[in-house]
Amino acid sequence: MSDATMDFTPAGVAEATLPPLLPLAVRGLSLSFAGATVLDGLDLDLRPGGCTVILGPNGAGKSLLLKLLHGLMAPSGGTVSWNGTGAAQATGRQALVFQKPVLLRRSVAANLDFVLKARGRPRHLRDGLLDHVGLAHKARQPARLLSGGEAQRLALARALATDPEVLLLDEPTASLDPASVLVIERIVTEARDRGVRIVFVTHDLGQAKRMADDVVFLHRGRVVEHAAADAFFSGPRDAAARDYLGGRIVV
Ligand SMILES: Nc1ncnc2c1ncn2[C@@H]1O[C@H](COP(=O)(O)OP(=O)(O)OP(=O)(O)O)[C@@H](O)[C@H]1O
Repeated sequence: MSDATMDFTPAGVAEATLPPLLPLAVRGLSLSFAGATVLDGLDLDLRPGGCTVILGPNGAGKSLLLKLLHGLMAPSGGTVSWNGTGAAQATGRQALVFQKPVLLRRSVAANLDFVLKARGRPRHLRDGLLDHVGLAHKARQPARLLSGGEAQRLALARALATDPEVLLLDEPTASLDPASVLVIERIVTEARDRGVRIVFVTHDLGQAKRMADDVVFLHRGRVVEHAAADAFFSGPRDAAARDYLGGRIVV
């Protein structure tokens, strides 16, 4: 890894003077589609620093929660407050990485150039970022020819290129091989250690134990448990969380 890798210079003086985005306060968040309630008065508080892992059964509302936190969607009711800033106003200070990476039909390098230019960040950061995610040797290759794991690493590099204060990750390692999973986890851990606030959705309980400082358990569109990782994994209070950890179907 080159020295340039860690040169994640803040985008500009104006951003540096903004108040931090954490703590996060979510109150009474609701979302309905055609009368069907999928988020049901969800409350959540996140403190500055660390990695929060969000667990919950299929359909619990995890992906929708990330989109609402990111300001990609508007809720039917309730509020998201990033230290007093609404989700839509905070979008540019966070990055969301989807389970299926959305990449431009350009070269690997051009995918990063695009983001750096859009953010007014120096182009020379690109090589360090590619090196950081182990894709320096693929720089000139069309992004569409990357394997699943490589594409996910590029998506993470694009997210880091925005110099986010918050990194929202929606099952970023689903369907990756074990080595690629560990690469992604290392990159995310390094970002956390630099002070990037991580919110990580996964179904991989081994990964959740490796990554989590605290765990949020979602069930039927609500947070039913939020605890320090050690406390959660040694004995969740919520019955649905116990079933989930025990490998029993939770509906
Ligand atoms: N655009 C939509 N229109 C209608 N229903 C939707 C829409 N998007 C999501 N839903 C529903 O909202 C519920 C929550 O979806 P979400 O994707 O947040 O679940 P999840 O917890 O991320 O699940 P998984 O673990 O399977 O990824 C699901 O029942 C889903 O079918």
